[in-house]
This record gives sequence, structure tokens and C-alpha cells, in this order.
Amino acid sequence: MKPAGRDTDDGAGALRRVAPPARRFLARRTGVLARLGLWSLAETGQAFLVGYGVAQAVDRGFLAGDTRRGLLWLAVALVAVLCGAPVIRGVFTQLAGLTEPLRDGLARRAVDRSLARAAAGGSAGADRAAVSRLTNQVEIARDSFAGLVLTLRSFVFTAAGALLGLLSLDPALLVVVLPPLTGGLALFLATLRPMAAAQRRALAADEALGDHAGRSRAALRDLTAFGTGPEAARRGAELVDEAAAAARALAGWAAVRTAALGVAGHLPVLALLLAVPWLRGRGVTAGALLGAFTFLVQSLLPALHTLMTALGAAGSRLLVVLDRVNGPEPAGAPAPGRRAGPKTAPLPAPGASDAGPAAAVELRSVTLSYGARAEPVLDSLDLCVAPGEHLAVVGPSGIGKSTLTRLVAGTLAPSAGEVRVAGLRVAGRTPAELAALRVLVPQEAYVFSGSVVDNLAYLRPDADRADVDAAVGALGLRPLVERLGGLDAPVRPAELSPGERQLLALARAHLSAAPLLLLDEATCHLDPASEARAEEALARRPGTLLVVAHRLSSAVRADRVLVLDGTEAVCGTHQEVLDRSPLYRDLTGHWNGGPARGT
Ligand SMILES: Nc1ncnc2c1ncn2[C@@H]1O[C@H](COP(=O)(O)OP(=O)(O)OP(=O)(O)O)[C@@H](O)[C@H]1O
Repeated sequence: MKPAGRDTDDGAGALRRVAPPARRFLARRTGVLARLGLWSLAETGQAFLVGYGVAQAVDRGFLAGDTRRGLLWLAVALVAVLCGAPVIRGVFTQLAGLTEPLRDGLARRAVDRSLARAAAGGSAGADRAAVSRLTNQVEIARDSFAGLVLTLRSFVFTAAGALLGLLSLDPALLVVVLPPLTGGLALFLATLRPMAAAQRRALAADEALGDHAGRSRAALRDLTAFGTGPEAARRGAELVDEAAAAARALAGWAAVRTAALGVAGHLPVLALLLAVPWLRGRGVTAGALLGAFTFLVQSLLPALHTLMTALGAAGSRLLVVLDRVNGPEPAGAPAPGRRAGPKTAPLPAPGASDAGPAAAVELRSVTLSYGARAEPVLDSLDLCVAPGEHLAVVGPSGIGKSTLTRLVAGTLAPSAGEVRVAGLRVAGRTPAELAALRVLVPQEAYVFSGSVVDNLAYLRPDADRADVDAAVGALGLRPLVERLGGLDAPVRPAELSPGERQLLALARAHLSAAPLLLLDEATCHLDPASEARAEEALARRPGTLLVVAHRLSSAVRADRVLVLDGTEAVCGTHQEVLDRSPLYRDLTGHWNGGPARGT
């Protein structure tokens, strides 16, 4: 899977986007922040007293032979530790004043966006899944934010107390402790950006996989009708691979971050141990050394460890989720207020990077085998269909006619060669992009429970009544629509004949805005007169028509005929292929129920 551009940028881009709303959010809550700061100040005092109390207990008490004073200082340190519980309680009370408004705001925005998408024409099922994913991500954002505020604040105030304590004991202690501490921290900070990018990629891969599974479930009937189940499975497997690769990349950065954590968390203690002789030489007392170790082991390093863990995991997660929930609509999403069809996307502009010659359909040396060792169904096939042309594809059963339509429709990828529609490569296009390029009508027409107009306007939801009415008239559908009770009457697919279902599907294709129609024996249940009327109406429609023909009349009506004959193919007007293709002569003879003849 190729993630969208927005999903591939690094954490700096997300940080830039998230920073302004974050600043506004915090600026509106200065009161809560001030109260949180006051409670946190108590942590500074607590951190200071724990190490300082131990140092004084040793130097002024036990080593000076004054056990009572030593115990008194130890009691001071103990009280400082015990004070931690009410302090944390006060901090949590204030924390709710930050996290709950954040959760409410994000949830509101997530639901607004999903509603806007639904109003813009997305399918209800997909939107329910999107709301569920987004609200789940909002909960992640709230928990991550709470953890981050808690640990960031704790680190800043505890570190201030511990560093103040080290300074008060002896400034030389800072000289030993600060370099490994800041070095480890810097190393850790350097991993944050790639970590955020990996997190973003993992989330995008997860969503793409979820979307694909949801879409495939919804389109199960189409997949079965077109035989594109294996294609969908292959795409699913690609997405699973991408999700696995993204998770591996994320795990790789988590390992680097853990290594940085080890350096920052353990090197200061080691440096202090190694520097003991130098410090003793400078007159640092045993009590000061013990106090320094207490500051490191009891306060500074646990706070640093928690901060790094929280920043590394919750921080990058928060950044990514905030950016996704809060940022603009991802590329490709319908703009609010614009009604988009269920599977359509804007046609890429001609002249885009992969635009080629403007043939309606172009096959360049296309080969298709259904298996690695299978004989190719199509072998190095070249074909060029001009815009507005009407092409009939004929050939014996099992020769590859449906395969050809699926290749052109982009639901099947060629083993070799290239397929272009309207000058654009079809390979790698999303279903929405393909839907904007072509409509494929299979033999088994897809009609769903809904109103007649829902069925007809399915591929062009913005069609007005006049458009729908024109399609109904062109396809000779009026008697059927009247029998059903009008355009707003409900359709019960099981109560329609196969021919009636085909007429509805053909009228739907007529109404669509796609420039190419592919009919794969889509008129096989119609009588010859209805078939002629339908094909002529579809040929008159602006755009190109490619029909897999099953009657001679259908081939004769076309501008050109493509005869598939094993790995051979002959293309020309009806008369030309009659002259050049023995197979076509046989087929027309068979269709006519007698010897072949020209028209
Ligand atoms: N998904 C698939 N996996 C393996 N083989 C397939 C698959 N789909 C089609 N084939 C084989 O490819 C060949 C061409 O099939 P295709 O359906 O394209 O022929 P066709 O000309 O449309 O036939 P018909 O006129 O009977 O519909 C056939 O031998 C068919 O069995």
C-alpha cells in the first residue's frame, strides 16, 4: 500500500499543524494550569527534601555521632515521601479540567466530520465504522494527553527539586551528572520524529486495511459477480503486509528509544560512581554523595524514565491522533456539501503525469495468465479504441472476453503489459477512481432493494428527475417503471425477471457520467428488439461503448469487431473481420444457423 502524502510526512509537519489549536486550547485554561502548577510545586519541595534529608542525616547526624539528629533528618525525608499521596490527589483533580474538555472537543469534531462525510454521500456502513474508529482514537488521545501532562509536569518539577538539591549539596555533583543525563535525553528526543512518522504509518495502514475489509464485505455480491474475489484477496494480503511492515518499523524505533532510555537512565549513576574519588578529592562529603545518589535513584531517574516512556509512546500517538482528528479532510474525501456518488472520484486531469495518448481504451502488449504456470488467456494483445467508438468483442466460450473486460475495467491486473482508459493507466487506481473512468455491466445485473430511482441513480446520485426520465425513455423502461408504481416505488429484486434486472442495470449505466461503458453479455436476457434498442441508446450516449456480443446483430451494430481466437486477435469492421477471420465466419454462421455471409 502506498500511504497518502499526509500520512508519510514526519512528526514535524504534524507538530506544526497541531501546535496552534493546542496553544489556543491551553490559553483558554490558564486557571487550571496555574492550579496544576501550584500542586506540582509541592513535588519540587518533596524531591528536594528526600535527597537533602538523607545527606543531612548522614553528615550532621550519624557520621557526626548525633543519632537523634540523624533520625530527625530521616524523618523529614520520610514525611516528604508520604506527602506524595495528597499531592498526587490534588494533581489529578486539576488534570480532569484539562483532559475532559479535550475529549469533548475532539469527539465533537470527529462526529461532525463523519456526519459531513455521510451527508456528502458516503455509505452509511462505512461511516459507522469511521465514527467508531475516530471515537476510539479520541479516547486514545485523551488517555495519552492525561499521561503526558502527568509525566511532563512531574519530570519538570521533580527535576527542578533534584537539581536544586544537587546544587545545594555541591555544584561539582552537577558537573558529573548533567552531561550523561542531557546526552541521553537528546538522543531520545532525536528518535521522536521518526517514531511519530512510524506511528502515523502504522495507523494509516491499519485504517486502510479496515476500509478494504469493510468495502469488500459491502461489495461481496459485485466481487462474486465479476469473479474479482481473488483480486480483492490479493489487495487484502498487500494491505496486511503493509500493516505488518508498519508495525515492524514502529517496533524498530521503539527498540532504539528503549536503548536511549537505558543510556539516559543508567549513565548518570555510573558516572557518579566513577567520579567518587574525584568528588571526594574536592571535599564532597559522604552524606552529599549519598544524597546525590538518593536524588538520582529516588527522584530524577524514575521521573525521566516515566517521561521518556510517555513521550515516546503516548506523545507520538497523541500527536498523530490529534493531527488526524483535528486536521483537514484527508485527500480524496468528498468536500462537505458536495454530493458524491458511492464509488466515484474526480477524473484525474488529462496531462497528469501518467496521461498517455487520449484513446478511450488502449492495451499495450497485454498478457494475462490466471496462474504462474497457466497458459495465457490473452497474449501480447494490442488494442486501441477511439473515444466515442462502439466496439463489439466476440469469440467462442471461454476464450477470454470477460477477462478482457475485467482488464479494461481495472478489476484484474495484467500479468504483463499496460491497460489505459482515457489515457490513464488503470493499474493501481482506487475503486473510486476506476468508477469515474468506466462502468462495467456484467451478465448478472445488480439490482438492490430500494426505490427505482435509487437503483437508477446509484452511479450518479446528483442526477435530476429529467436525467433519470431520459434514461428510462432511452432504454424503453417506461412500462416497467409504471408497472412498479413510478420512480419512487420500491424495487424487490427477487420479483423482477432477469431481463428486467438487466434493463435497470443498463439504464443505470446510461445515466452514469463515466466516459466508458463495458457490457459483458449484459443484454443476454433481453429479446433481440430490446437488446437493439438498449445498445443503440448506449451507443448514442456520449462516450465509448465496448460490448461482449452474443448475437450477430450486436456485432453488426458496432463500429468495429474484435475477434478473440486463442492467442490470436483480429480487429476491424464487420466486413473486414468476415474477410480476415475464419473463426468469425464460423461464429456468424453459427449465429445465423447457416453458412456465413456478409451483411
Ligand atoms: N478467476 C479465474 N481463475 C482461473 N481461470 C479463470 C478465471 N476466470 C476465467 N478463467 C479461465 O480463463 C478463460 C477465459 O475465461 P473468460 O471468462 O474470460 O472467457 P469468456 O470468453 O468470457 O467465456 P464466456 O463466453 O463463456 O463467458 C477460461 O478458460 C476460464 O476458465
